[in-house]
Amino acid sequence: MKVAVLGAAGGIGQALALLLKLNLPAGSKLALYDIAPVTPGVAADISHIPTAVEATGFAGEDPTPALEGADLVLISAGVARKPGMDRADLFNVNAGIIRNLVGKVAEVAPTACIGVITNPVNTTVAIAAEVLKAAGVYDKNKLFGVTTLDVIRSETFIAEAKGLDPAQVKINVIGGHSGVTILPLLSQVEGVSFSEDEIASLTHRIQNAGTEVVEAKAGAGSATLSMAQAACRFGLSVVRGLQGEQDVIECAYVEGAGEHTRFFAQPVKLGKQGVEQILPYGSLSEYEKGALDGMLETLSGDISKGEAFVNG
Ligand SMILES: NC(=O)c1ccc[n+]([C@@H]2O[C@H](COP(=O)([O-])OP(=O)(O)OC[C@H]3O[C@@H](n4cnc5c(N)ncnc54)[C@H](O)[C@@H]3O)[C@@H](O)[C@H]2O)c1
Ligand SMILES: O=C(O)C[C@H](O)C(=O)O
Repeated sequence: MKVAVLGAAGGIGQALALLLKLNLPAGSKLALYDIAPVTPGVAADISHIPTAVEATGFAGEDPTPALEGADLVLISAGVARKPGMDRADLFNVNAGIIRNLVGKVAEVAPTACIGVITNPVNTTVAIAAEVLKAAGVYDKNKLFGVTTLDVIRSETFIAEAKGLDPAQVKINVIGGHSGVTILPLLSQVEGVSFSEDEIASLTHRIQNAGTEVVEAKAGAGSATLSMAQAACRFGLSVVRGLQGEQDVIECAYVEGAGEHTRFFAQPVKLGKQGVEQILPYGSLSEYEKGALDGMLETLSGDISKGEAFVNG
């Protein structure tokens, strides 16, 4: 299995590279790419860790050597938020970065699964899809917006609120990855119940957790370490599915049947070809139904913006 990380010299990229070096199955290859000249050094650095994962690093304008033969490409290349910004404010810079990098993936590794981390995810995934489509290689089962950070945050905050072991908390987070489009399905968490106030405050915290980190980092960026853990969990799940493991399930922002919007974060079963099955996310409480209705205009606007960026 070969995993490529694009944006590998960044805050997420370096931590993700470390986690993948430690956790990918023995015999895997890990290729790191970033425009930053330090990238071969990042690969040299982690290659001294004694695991059976071979790390290589590439810098400069061309990601081709990192992409050759890749089964999974995780993309965190791009700029991050500073206090006062929304994720949508990153569009001007990151849209072009995603268009160019995914264009290269289409050319060099057209059958790879792609996990887009770069914000605004609601929009960058639509850009990626349209670039792949224009290149004639779009497979909706192989393109993912990585929303796992919303899931791990929900697990953590629920466990904190209820005095539980976070490893035992399971939750689906549906919709998208920004503000009101992030909808944790608290009504479905097994073994706990929440008051209306708890639901409102936990939902608000999960939806604004990215901003919590951006403000705490005071201008030095957004979540990197928790995101790296989230991307590692997601990436390892994709790899387990590709290797034929059964019943590997994660929430991710994918193109499904389009019941709500073209792309929608929901639980998916991962398999040898990427998404094997889109799973039902279960019944919603009245609060969640209202939140779902309330997010759709924002989410479809975010998606249209990405489609229009590529198609004009
Ligand atoms: N999906 C999520 O849940 C989630 C969570 C956290 C951050 N993010 C997003 O991830 C992105 C990266 O965040 P970060 O904190 O790692 O930022 P960072 O600035 O630390 O790293 C970004 C890296 O991208 C590289 N880069 C820029 N343009 C590139 C290009 N064309 N090709 C290759 N590499 C390029 C930079 O050199 C840098 O090393 C941001 O857009 C951020 O908003 C998403
Ligand atoms: O909030 C951000 O800008 C980064 C990321 O999307 C997050 O949720 O932490």
